[in-house]
Amino acid sequence: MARPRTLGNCLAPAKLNLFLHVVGRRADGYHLLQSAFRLLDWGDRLSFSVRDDGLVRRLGEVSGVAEADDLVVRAARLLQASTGCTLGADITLTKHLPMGGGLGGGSSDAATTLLALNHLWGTGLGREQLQTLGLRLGADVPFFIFGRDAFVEGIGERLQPLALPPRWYVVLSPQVSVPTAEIFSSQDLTRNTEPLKIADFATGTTRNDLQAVACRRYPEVAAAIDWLAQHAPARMTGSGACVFAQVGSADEAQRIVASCPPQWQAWPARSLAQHPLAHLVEG
Ligand SMILES: C[C@@](CO)(OP(=O)(O)O)[C@H](O)COP(=O)(O)OP(=O)(O)OC[C@H]1O[C@@H](n2ccc(N)nc2=O)[C@H](O)[C@@H]1O
Ligand SMILES: Nc1ncnc2c1ncn2[C@@H]1O[C@H](COP(=O)(O)OP(=O)(O)O)[C@@H](O)[C@H]1O
Repeated sequence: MARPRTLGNCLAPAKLNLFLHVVGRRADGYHLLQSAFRLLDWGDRLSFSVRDDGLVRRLGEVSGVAEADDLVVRAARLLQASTGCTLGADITLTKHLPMGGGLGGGSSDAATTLLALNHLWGTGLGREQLQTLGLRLGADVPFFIFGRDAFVEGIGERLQPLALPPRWYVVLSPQVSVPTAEIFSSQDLTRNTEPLKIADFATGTTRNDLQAVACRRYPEVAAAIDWLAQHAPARMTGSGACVFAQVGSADEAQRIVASCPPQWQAWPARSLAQHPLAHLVEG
């Protein structure tokens, strides 16, 4: 059967870090983490069309990201370079996720690109090979290729599946950008949280170790947590700036979103059991 030449309207889902502990530091300065990553059913959208001339093009503008720097373009070129593939692609990216929000948008866009083009180009990499390649683009990319909720360790490369019940969330963007590097380089960051065992994750006390630093430097993040906490326990995801709360139903999520102060943006989101492109790769 002829290989398809297009894939349209592919989801690049957001993620939440249900908790995030900093448990140490590598010799190169990168921090060793433990985290529960959860996929959401909401995210960016991408479409792909194969080109025979080998060019990789992003069609349309993405505010603040030059074409050559875009993680979707970098992901496509990395896949070409590492497999010797001579095909190219036109890629349309429609952003819905706030950038630098701790929702993993750029990493998820890269993962969706690797999954889609590995299929369309017939480059035949397995899931673990794609995860290893993805790590070169960003620490969260392997998780999105893994494609299901995970207990994540190292800087993002050690993944174990987590079985979590379906849930509704409210995600709130305080409309500030929190640079990941600034939070990790803070003198005040807790870097020695006692490592958890995966079995203790559900029963133990967890937090986001980056939250205290982000709240001190960006009071808008603290204000967003305080506002959301009136409705349900609220926490920051990743290095911020977005915050989230688990709620009981779609209706409750909608009610909270509808009452969000006008200076912020909020969305209802549901957990997602599996990445919609997970079936495209073996392993
Ligand atoms: C904190 C997390 C958790 O999901 O998420 P986000 O908030 O970005 O979604 C990630 O580990 C973010 O990883 P990644 O997306 O690769 O981080 P980058 O923006 O490349 O990191 C910017 C800088 O932060 C520092 N950094 C990053 C990750 C890490 N584990 N230790 C670090 O010390 C490094 O100095 C790095 O150069
Ligand atoms: N396709 C993309 N989408 C979002 N950000 C991108 C993309 N390509 C490159 N970037 C760069 O990556 C940075 C981090 O983006 P993002 O992944 O949204 O943050 P986070 O990991 O905090 O959710 C952005 O500020 C932007 O400069």
